[in-house]
Amino acid sequence: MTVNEVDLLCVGAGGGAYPAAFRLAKAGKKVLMVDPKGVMSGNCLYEGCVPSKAVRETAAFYQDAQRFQPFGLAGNLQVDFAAMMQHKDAIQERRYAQHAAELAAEPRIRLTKGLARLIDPHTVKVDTDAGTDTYHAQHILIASGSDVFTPPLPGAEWCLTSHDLYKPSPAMRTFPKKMLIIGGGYIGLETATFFAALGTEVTLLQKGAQILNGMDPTMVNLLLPLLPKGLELRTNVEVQRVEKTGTGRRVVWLQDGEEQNQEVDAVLLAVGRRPVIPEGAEALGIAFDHHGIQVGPSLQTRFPHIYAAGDVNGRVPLFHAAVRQSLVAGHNILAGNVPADYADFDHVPTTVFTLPAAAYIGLTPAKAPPGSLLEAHYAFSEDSRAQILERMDGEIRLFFEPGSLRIRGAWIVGIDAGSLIGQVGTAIAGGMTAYDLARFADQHPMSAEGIGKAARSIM
Ligand SMILES: Cc1cc2nc3c(=O)[nH]c(=O)nc-3n(C[C@H](O)[C@H](O)[C@H](O)COP(=O)(O)OP(=O)(O)OC[C@H]3O[C@@H](n4cnc5c(N)ncnc54)[C@H](O)[C@@H]3O)c2cc1C
Ligand SMILES: NC(=O)c1ccc[n+]([C@@H]2O[C@H](COP(=O)([O-])OP(=O)(O)OC[C@H]3O[C@@H](n4cnc5c(N)ncnc54)[C@H](O)[C@@H]3O)[C@@H](O)[C@H]2O)c1
Repeated sequence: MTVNEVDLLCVGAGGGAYPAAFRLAKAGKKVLMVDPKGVMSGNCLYEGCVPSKAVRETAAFYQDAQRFQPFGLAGNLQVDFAAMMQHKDAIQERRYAQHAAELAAEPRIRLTKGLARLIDPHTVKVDTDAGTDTYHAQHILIASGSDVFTPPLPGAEWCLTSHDLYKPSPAMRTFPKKMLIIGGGYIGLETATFFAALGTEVTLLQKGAQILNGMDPTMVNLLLPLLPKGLELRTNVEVQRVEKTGTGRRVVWLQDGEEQNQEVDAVLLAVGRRPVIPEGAEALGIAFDHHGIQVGPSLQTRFPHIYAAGDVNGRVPLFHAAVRQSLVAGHNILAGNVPADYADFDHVPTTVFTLPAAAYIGLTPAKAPPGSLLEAHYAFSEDSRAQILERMDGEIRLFFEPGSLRIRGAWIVGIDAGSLIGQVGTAIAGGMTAYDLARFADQHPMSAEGIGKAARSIM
């Protein structure tokens, strides 16, 4: 049996894996990435961030064009869903080609199409179509990500998942007139708003009392009334079953003790994701629970040379968090497995890309002791860009430590929320105060002016 030697073996080739792979390759190390997709970039490009936002932006253009009909844009726009899906597929293809070129330009990294199994703390077997290869790895980075969670719901097989909707050549090619979505988290609510904006009648069923469960309720309550018409949100629902009816689906649920049902063209099941723990991890004693592999800010497992980054550790299941964690793992490997870099799980910019979007970062009042944060507001109704766009709803809220006026967190609902929250993130990372933000005159007429204006409002 041939045993191949590598400095780093990455289980997976997504955002949790490849930044470390390239970092180590740059330092002259030999790296192997293993992924059954045989391409770089994991689920973010395959069925996550990029394809879902490709659909979002088309829906946003459609919504904007309709809103601007009284302001000089006449004509009847039609949704061509098949063409939309082709556009989504083309973006995915373009990015796969870009990633292939990046990989080809780095001879120290090899990507194998296969499934990795951990055998002992330094041995990994890789099952490929051609057989099984054995590797001795100085370091292992587990970045096997997450997968759709399917609950034991009768009729779950009649539902679509985000995988079916967003993967290349998606399962859904016909535009649904009526759609029902089970789950009011990121995927459920985002997808609900994309289809509602395109003209689908959408009903969303959420198990508990709050849509976007766990997020700041003041932010959520500001967002929900701004979502597209044609979207009905129901909370405190217990879904009983899903049935097939001719070409459609019937969903039966209980609400306030009463059985209700609805027949629709398509049902999306979006009740969460679960970590993908590679075979052999449990036998090695690598600790994990239903959130994922347990790691601290150094990303090390109980073995200092085995790391777990990205969705597989469940700490912050977002692409840019996976990228940062991957780099932290890479830096700590290069430091000899003695922690030299740490992931900050508490200050990751997060955007719910609904139409409009809601974004947040750091500490917000819902999670802080009462009275421990000083709030600053800026309403988009005052904002020149928001007025130009006829989108005056929403606001920026910044949260400061009283006394020092150091910025601790923010949330933003409305125009450009996803971009603005990153700017606040940079201010938090730089330890900036309300004074710093207030004296920086950002560009006019851009929504970023609002950050400085909010800061000035408390002076
Ligand atoms: C619909 C949807 C929309 C999303 N939108 C956003 C967004 O807008 N912004 C954002 O930040 N995040 C978004 N996310 C989350 C984002 O996709 C993930 O946080 C990100 O993909 C995590 O990267 P990762 O590398 O940890 O895992 P993944 O991207 O899941 O990659 C893990 C890879 O490991 C492979 N693998 C699994 N087991 C093995 C094994 N044993 N051997 C070898 N390979 C293995 C898998 O095939 C996969 O390719 C979205 C997710 C979904 C589903
Ligand atoms: N914009 C983004 O960054 C983005 C977008 C999409 C996905 N993601 C990532 O993907 C992950 C998974 O997203 P998701 O929306 O599947 O999960 P989620 O955990 O965000 O939300 C799932 C929701 O479903 C509800 N739920 C659970 N069981 C239910 C049931 N039986 N009936 C009705 N509702 C039920 C939960 O209460 C929860 O609100 C997210 O945690 C996030 O990390 C991020």
